[in-house]
Amino acid sequence: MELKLRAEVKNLLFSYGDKKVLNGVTLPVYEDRVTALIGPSGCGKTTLLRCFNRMHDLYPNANYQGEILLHPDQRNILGKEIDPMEVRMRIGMVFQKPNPFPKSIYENVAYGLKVRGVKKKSFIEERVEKSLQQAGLWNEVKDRLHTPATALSGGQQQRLCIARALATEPEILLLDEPTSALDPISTRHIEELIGELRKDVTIAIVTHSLHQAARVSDYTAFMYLGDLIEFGESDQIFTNPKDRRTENYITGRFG
Ligand SMILES: Nc1ncnc2c1ncn2[C@@H]1O[C@H](COP(=O)(O)OP(=O)(O)OP(=O)(O)O)[C@@H](O)[C@H]1O
Repeated sequence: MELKLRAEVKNLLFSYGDKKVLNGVTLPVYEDRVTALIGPSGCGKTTLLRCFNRMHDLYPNANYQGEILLHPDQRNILGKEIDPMEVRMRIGMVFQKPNPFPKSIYENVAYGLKVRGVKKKSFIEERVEKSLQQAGLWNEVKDRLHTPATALSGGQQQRLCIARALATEPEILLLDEPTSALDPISTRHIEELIGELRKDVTIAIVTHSLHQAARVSDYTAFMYLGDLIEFGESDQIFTNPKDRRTENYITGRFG
């Protein structure tokens, strides 16, 4: 199958005040593939992920230069003229800790559509069901859609957050350490889900677990001190890294 670019990070420089965090990162993100961002704590993985949905606009001391081009139209989503809210509709994000709204399961998933002004009830209902099915949660919640989301287990809440992110049919789904607060069974569930979702949506995931990166991703980017050291197919990165620093990291010599 032909490999298509979904997004392209070009020469991205980022700092919080005087603190440089990304030193000119360039990275391709391929359509319908999973890209894992790995590297020691503080190397800038989360910062890079957050740039994709303009989360950094929420920090007053954030400075950045460079581009993230969204294909096929090649619009630079970091452009000052681009509305961050529009970007957040096109690029969904799921965080480390499940963070459902204090609303019903249904309202959580319908939220993004309602914010977009969608009014047709049958459309919203269909989309809620589809998103919950994609997130592997439908069978568990279909009889209690109007009960509080906060009554779900942690793993269910995280799948609900994935369903919420999918409801607006994002072009890219960003997952920031999505299983770090979950038990091994919920973690396995989410990993299986990522395998299913990659048929429909492009995914970028930050993870501290090298096993997880190797299991779920097609491509891996290794970052170190704000630089992208090596990018390649995950098989190659984990079995035959080209850079000594990548090798040291994946063999546990630092990090
Ligand atoms: N809002 C902020 N203000 C100032 N510095 C920040 C802010 N957020 C992150 N940093 C710093 O930027 C650097 C990169 O942080 P980032 O969270 O992107 O790294 P990371 O690779 O995701 O780390 P971890 O694996 O520990 O989550 C760190 O040194 C961090 O302390």
